[in-house]
Amino acid sequence: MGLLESISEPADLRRLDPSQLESLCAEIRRFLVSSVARTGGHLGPNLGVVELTVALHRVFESPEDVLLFDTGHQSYVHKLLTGRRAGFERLRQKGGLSGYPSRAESPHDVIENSHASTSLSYADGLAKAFQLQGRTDRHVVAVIGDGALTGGMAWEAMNNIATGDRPVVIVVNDNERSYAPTIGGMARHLATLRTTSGYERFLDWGKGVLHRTPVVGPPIFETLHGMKKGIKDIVAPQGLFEDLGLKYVGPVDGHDLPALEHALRQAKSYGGPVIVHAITRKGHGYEPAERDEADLFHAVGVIDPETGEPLAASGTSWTSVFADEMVAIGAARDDVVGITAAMCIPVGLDRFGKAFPDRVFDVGIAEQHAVTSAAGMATAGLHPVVAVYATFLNRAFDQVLLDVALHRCGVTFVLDRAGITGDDGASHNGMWDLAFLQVVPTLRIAAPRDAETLRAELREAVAVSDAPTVVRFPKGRVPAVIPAVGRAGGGDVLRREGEEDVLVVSVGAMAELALELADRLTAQGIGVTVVDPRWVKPVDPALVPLAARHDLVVTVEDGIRTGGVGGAVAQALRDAGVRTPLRDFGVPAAFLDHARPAEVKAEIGLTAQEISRQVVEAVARLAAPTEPSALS
Ligand SMILES: Cc1ncc(C[n+]2csc(CCOP(=O)(O)OP(=O)(O)O)c2C)c(N)n1
Ligand SMILES: CC(=O)[C@@H](O)[C@H](O)COP(=O)(O)O
Ligand SMILES: [Mg+2]
Repeated sequence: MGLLESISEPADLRRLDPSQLESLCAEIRRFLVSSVARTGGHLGPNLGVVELTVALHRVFESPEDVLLFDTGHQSYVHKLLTGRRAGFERLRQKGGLSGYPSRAESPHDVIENSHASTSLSYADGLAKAFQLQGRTDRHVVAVIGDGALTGGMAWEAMNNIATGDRPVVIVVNDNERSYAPTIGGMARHLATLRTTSGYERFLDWGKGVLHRTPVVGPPIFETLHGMKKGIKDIVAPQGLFEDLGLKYVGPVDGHDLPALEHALRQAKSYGGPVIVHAITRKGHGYEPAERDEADLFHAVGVIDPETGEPLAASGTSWTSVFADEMVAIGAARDDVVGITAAMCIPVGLDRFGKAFPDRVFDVGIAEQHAVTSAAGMATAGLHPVVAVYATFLNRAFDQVLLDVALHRCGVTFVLDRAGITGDDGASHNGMWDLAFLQVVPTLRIAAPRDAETLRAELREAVAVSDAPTVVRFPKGRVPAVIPAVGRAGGGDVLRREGEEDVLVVSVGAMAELALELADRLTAQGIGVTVVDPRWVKPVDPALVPLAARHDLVVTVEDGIRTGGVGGAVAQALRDAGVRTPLRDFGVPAAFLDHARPAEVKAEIGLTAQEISRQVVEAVARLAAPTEPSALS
């Protein structure tokens, strides 16, 4: 039996002899490669934290001490060491292990939200609570990546943590990467600290030599130690962290277990806020990841474990169509610039960046800054395209509302991964944007249904200079063309068959479902018109008379029903005094467990089969003779 199988809880790890740890780490690495190659997942980030996570669980006693993982994509080793090895067979699958910490899975897990830069705020809150409860013996440890450290929340939290005397240990997992190399002053500062590792070695050397020097040695060391600041300034620039009031320990080799344990024990014994700066390598120990220029296997699909080559064909993605169209737009419009929040390749701005290197800006994991800096650019006459995953725009709502829309800035937001993304769990579904953006005055939303409408609607969006525009599309393969058979209601008619019984308003990528729904309804003798409005906000007034001519309106969208497009259409009908009943189908305002997108949609009834069942029922009810009302 391997060592890993002997560990069902962290106490088992702490009982291991230090001489066994190196082989344990090698076993964990082999397990990660073979297992994640079969399921897909965040292979690179987890290969980079094997020694760090082992050391954390040997020095701190989870769950009494609280271990927090920022973003959580690098928590696979933590899961292996807390008794969940068997669950990896179904990682990120329906009913299987989540790809992020999950309170339902283990008392060792706290942060389920996969949005970056939150861990230090959790840490500050937990530490304050423990202090009030008289439990300052409970350490709070937050593992935060160099990328997540570029997020504003992390600095808001550090500002608070630094003023306290609470035992918060911040472990900076510095692998110099988000997906790509981490940008900005923070990255530069970490690099400075990395290169001043001589400072620590100089101190350790001094301690060793002077302590061995009889009589005068120790007092000299104490004097030197007292002059530490002076030495540091000679050997290392004064740390930003220490300027804030945080003790700084490091930099320490994040793959050297004894050094890590030593540094973490130092931090644990300090009893106040302290930073441990660990230098790691994403993808460490797996050659295909180590040589992957793009993102060191940040997130992989099913791959050949020997070569690292992807085994699943993906086809043309929505992202790829956006990427190409941005290059074409950039060639025609030199005022168009691209902004990414540390995800240049994943959001498809890399081709634009290659073509126009000085017109793409990676701001780090800083969506709020991305949005308001775009307002600044637009104010100066540029047309910024802010490309983010839909779910990550959540945290920049105020910036969209009051920094962009209030000033009628011509900014285009391209929201990739809109709708149900599934595998990455509740915090990654791009299901909120259609609702929370409904309330933003002047802002317009386009939801393309295929590659052709994506290209057209992107061009239309960047042509708007006096209001914010949004173009949103899902993850994965894009249909080349879903043809229109005419125009009506201000949109494209995708199907017109039989009488005007049911009008289906199809939002964006729901077109394929809407057409299958039409097939099912016409098979039941129900006449259907399917219309794709293309621009779903504001509701086109021409939709109202079209709706008025039908017996029932059905809206389908891959966003939450609460406050979604369906609600906006219903309001437009009400405001016009049109009494045609409307049934809106979408995503419930709920936190949806991880599963394949199709499994999640089946679970919530967002399928043509389920919707047609309910629509047929509704049509039958409308056709049934009404009972003479007691009032008549
Ligand atoms: C708010 C937010 N924006 C973007 C992302 C997408 N994302 C996931 S992991 C990652 C990079 C994180 O880099 P780092 O914190 O250094 O962790 P590492 O992967 O290097 O371990 C990004 C940008 C996210 N999870 N949250
Ligand atoms: C952790 C994170 O936010 C991303 O890495 C997430 O896994 C998105 O993955 P896709 O790019 O495959 O949608
Ligand atoms: Mg990193």
